Amino acid sequence: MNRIEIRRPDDWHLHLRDGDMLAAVVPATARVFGRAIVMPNLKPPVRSLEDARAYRDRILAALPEGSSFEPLMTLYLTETTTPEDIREAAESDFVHAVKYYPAGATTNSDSGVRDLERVYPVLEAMERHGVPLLMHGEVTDGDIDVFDREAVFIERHLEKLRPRFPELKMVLEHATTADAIDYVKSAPGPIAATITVHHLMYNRNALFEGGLRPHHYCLPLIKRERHRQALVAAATGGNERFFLGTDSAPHPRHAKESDCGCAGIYSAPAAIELYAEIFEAAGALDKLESFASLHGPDFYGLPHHEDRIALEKREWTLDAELAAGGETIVPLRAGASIGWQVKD
Ligand SMILES: NC(=O)N[C@@H](CC(=O)O)C(=O)O
Ligand SMILES: [Zn+2]
Ligand SMILES: [Zn+2]
Repeated sequence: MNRIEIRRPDDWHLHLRDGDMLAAVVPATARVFGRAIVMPNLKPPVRSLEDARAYRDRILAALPEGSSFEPLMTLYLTETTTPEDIREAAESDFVHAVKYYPAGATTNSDSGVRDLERVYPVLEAMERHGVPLLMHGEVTDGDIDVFDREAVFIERHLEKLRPRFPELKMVLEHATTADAIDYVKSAPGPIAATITVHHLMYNRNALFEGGLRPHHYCLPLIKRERHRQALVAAATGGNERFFLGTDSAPHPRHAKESDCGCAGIYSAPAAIELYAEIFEAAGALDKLESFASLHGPDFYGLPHHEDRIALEKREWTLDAELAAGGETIVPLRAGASIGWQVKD
């Protein structure tokens, strides 16, 4: 197959940042994706309906002229979030979910939750109002190996939360392990997982290929090959519980290439093209549309897009770095060739 058409896709996990960085990165997503779930881990985080409204306005103002891209906003769950915050958010037409970060787990997560039981009243309100809980599913305990953080989160927390809030919509964000895939496939109640393109492309050798590779460092970490294969099977398998979420997370080059480098991979400039490569290699290009364009809206209760995009099998080379305000960002597959291209 040299050309495919799919309904316009959405990105169900995206970091757009703010200010100059926002202006630099939002066009890459808006060129292809119709909507995106925008993560709230700004500094300070997006906690209230008013924060979300103001951030949404800044995103809309940064969009290229004529773009119909729709940012779907999220609130950052803290131990001071109230059931009233949830009711307000549910009544708005632009907040679509609440994001749980364990305190200290990832970039800008200091305000995250330390004790899940303290937010149970908020989770009850979310369950009642139909607001999905999006989870950065990792524990942060110092005695747990960093490669096991997701599996232990599932065992210690998710397996308790799922039956405690049977109607709560849950998304295990950026699933990275076979454990996550198995759990999400068989768990009762409304649950799904997003899968990034970098976790489909690489196993953990990519972190150390010929030397330390900061541009392959993200959280949750990329895992062993058997986990990558489980993710590919899930993404390409047609199961409605799995859908596209890039977790595109730009950081300036100097913040990644540092003695304490930031976690996050900037994949937006070639995201759908790289997913197409993976689906092609798996012999499953016919499943790309359901993963990228149908399962996500179905889970969130939103309509499918009516228009389509076309992808053609044609080599092109992504820039080695991209300008962002006064900074540069190194995207995923920087300076390398990509096998599929979106036709304008
Ligand atoms: N994925 C990452 O490695 N980083 C994300 C945060 C996150 O999604 O955990 C970021 O905001 O930079
Ligand atoms: Zn995360
Ligand atoms: Zn993320």
